[in-house]
Amino acid sequence: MAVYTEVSDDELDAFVAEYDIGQVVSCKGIAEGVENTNYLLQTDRDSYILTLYERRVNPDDLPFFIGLMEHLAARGLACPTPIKGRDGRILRSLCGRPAALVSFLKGVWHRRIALNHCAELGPAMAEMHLKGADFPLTRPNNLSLDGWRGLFEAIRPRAPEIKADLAEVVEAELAYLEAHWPQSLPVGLIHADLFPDNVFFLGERLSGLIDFYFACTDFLAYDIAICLNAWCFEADGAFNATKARLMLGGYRRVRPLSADEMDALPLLARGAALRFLLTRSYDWLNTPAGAYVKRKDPMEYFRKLVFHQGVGGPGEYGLE
Ligand SMILES: Nc1ncnc2c1ncn2[C@@H]1O[C@H](COP(=O)(O)OP(=O)(O)O)[C@@H](O)[C@H]1O
Ligand SMILES: N[C@@H](CCOP(=O)(O)O)C(=O)O
Repeated sequence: MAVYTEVSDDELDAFVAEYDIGQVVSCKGIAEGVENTNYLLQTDRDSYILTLYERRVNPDDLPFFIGLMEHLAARGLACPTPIKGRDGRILRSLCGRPAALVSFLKGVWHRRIALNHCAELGPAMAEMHLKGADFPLTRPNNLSLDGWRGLFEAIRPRAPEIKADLAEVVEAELAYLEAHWPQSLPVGLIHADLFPDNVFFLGERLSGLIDFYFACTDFLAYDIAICLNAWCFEADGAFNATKARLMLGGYRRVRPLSADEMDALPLLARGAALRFLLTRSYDWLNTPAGAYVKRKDPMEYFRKLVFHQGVGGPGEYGLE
């Protein structure tokens, strides 16, 4: 459970008094998530998610994230809508942290990914890319190429605690990606963390996307690469080309991909694997003592990285 900050009853009452959302019935820490503190807040009128933004969120980025959710929700994307207080403000402070309320989205996320989940994900991701195209704010991806070396330096001294040769493998990979990273693919608004736990389903149908707190401006195809990693590998580490084809096929029906974007996928997938290997390694080594959070396994992404290093082109994923 990711609850880094405990909110007392008095603090909660004072916070909720700023909104016209009814009386608090319950407020429970949520048994998922890694980055921020989330509570499910139930009032006598509705359910809401109360988020306190923690260490990895730069408060200067919050207007981007909040504005983006408002923008996408206003265009009909199924995603949380930020709730305004009586004073019209969305962002305020709680327990010394920036905090906001957003609407509660119905649905569940799936740990066991079935083919239809990938088929549903593709068009939803493309729809998000299209609906984000006229979002007026931009935010550089600080967890892309320019940010990886700094993260690596932060974990390097203790990298052997994760794997004896981790630092050597990452050093070589970084050098390769720095020399080969694409320069001119289509750029736009990307989610950048569209993992299964951020995609809800009601029955067979995708019901919404959450957790826009890594969203940024980057190659649209990089979002696809992140999803190839997060959705198309089996628990035993095998790549599932059928899942990848369904996801890509659904995406391309809504937003066609250029030949350059297709060709870049293996490289982008290497970068995406390195990104999550680095952040998971950092979190593995630096999770605060006593935090109620389940750390994610960096080695899962080490194995995905090694897999992509052996792929020459998108055809080798079974993609045309
Ligand atoms: N708008 C929402 N509607 C319903 N549940 C939500 C919503 N936002 C977050 N959650 C719940 O909180 C969990 C953690 O949220 P998430 O945004 O992924 O946290 P973090 O940013 O800390 O990783 C989700 O898995 C989900 O159970
Ligand atoms: N998806 C990331 C961790 C971020 O967690 P989330 O709960 O914000 O999706 C990973 O798997 O490493």
